[in-house]
Amino acid sequence: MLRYLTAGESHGPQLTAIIEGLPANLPLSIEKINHQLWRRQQGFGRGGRMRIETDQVKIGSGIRFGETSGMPVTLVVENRDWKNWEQRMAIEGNPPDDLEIVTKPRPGHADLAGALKYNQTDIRNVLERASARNTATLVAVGAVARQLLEQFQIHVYSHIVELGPIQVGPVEGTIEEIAARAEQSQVRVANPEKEQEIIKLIKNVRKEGNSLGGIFEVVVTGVPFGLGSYAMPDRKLDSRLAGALMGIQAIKGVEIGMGFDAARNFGSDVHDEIFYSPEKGYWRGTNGAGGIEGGVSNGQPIVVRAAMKPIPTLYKPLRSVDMRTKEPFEASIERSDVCAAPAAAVVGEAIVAWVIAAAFMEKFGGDSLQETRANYNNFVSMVKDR
Ligand SMILES: Cc1cc2nc3c(=O)[nH]c(=O)nc-3n(C[C@H](O)[C@H](O)[C@H](O)COP(=O)(O)O)c2cc1C
Ligand SMILES: C=C(O[C@@H]1CC(C(=O)O)=C[C@@H](OP(=O)(O)O)[C@H]1O)C(=O)O
Repeated sequence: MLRYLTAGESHGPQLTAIIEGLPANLPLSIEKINHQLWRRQQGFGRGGRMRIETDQVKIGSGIRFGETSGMPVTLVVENRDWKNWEQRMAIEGNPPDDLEIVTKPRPGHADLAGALKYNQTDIRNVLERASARNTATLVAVGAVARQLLEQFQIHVYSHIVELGPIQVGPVEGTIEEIAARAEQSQVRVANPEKEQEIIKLIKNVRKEGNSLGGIFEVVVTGVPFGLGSYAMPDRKLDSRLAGALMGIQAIKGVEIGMGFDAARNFGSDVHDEIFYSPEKGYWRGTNGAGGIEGGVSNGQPIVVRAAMKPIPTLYKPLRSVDMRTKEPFEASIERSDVCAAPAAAVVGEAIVAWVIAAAFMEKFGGDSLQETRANYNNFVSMVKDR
């Protein structure tokens, strides 16, 4: 079983992840993990914190001479901002005399619900972990999962399909071409005509002190038949993908394939007819199902979309109530992202890669990459002529 845990606060010394259940002898490149961390920090609309951080992973265990040993892998990403917070976020000792505690909950954040749930008078103890800073660890974990998937020619891509009120519209080309254009874009859109329009919108929204969300699409190619199961709801690949994507900060909706649009169309326009040819095996002319039927991967690309709400911290303050005085106040802030949907798309890719890798290991198992590959090859040849 492939599993992971993460720990770490936004302004603490470091973020940590432990992955357990990777097969032995899997080549793992730190450079590839760092590349994914870099991608997550990009995107027009991010705030001052991104100018402080340059995320790099440190491996603490489970890898020797560039390959996994089959033992738990520890990943650490240090917070550069920690040096500015050492007093206020000290692990030991007493709080400094001049410590300003946070008593003003921000609408759209975990602040109020978290302070009441964990009985905290200083909301900092809530926001530090609720912050999307820990999406850096998710991306590091996903970057490891991707390297396992790449061994089996499974690839994960993303692009932005809507940003605030702007629809990117139909995009031309293969999945790989669309992804390559998104990769070049400052806002991860595959349609270059829309890029400038979106950047202008983000600039205006920033000027107005407001914020934006967006919708991104993640596509996975090369997924074999048979990941996930209809045996139980929690084993369905679609339920696992939706749950994992909803676990990313600010994600409020997930669609698989046609998603909500399936409900607006006739059955004949939604379901993907089945064809067979000796060269291609079973094939489909459409992919309304987004590569999953009955909670099981059906050999088509997996297509999922996730909706991110606008960033909740606004320069134009929203009304709230001080938890100490119960007096109303209007929040003032020092820095925030205005739009982080392009970054969220990279986090989405990571978490999707993780779910696919976990389902892959569940199906094929194996304690070494060689054993996993033998099991995979065996299944592929078993279903080839069926
Ligand atoms: C990549 C990324 C960056 C984010 N940056 C900010 C930010 O700078 N300011 C902010 O208020 N919220 C930011 N958020 C959103 C909040 O973390 C999130 O809305 C909050 O933790 C509440 O969680 P919920 O929206 O899932 O309910 C970001 C989210 C993501 C995915
Ligand atoms: C640090 C990251 O994102 C942060 C997520 C975040 C939030 O409230 O979720 C608030 C901001 O941090 P700060 O409060 O330090 O300015 C973002 O920069 C990151 O993505 O690495």
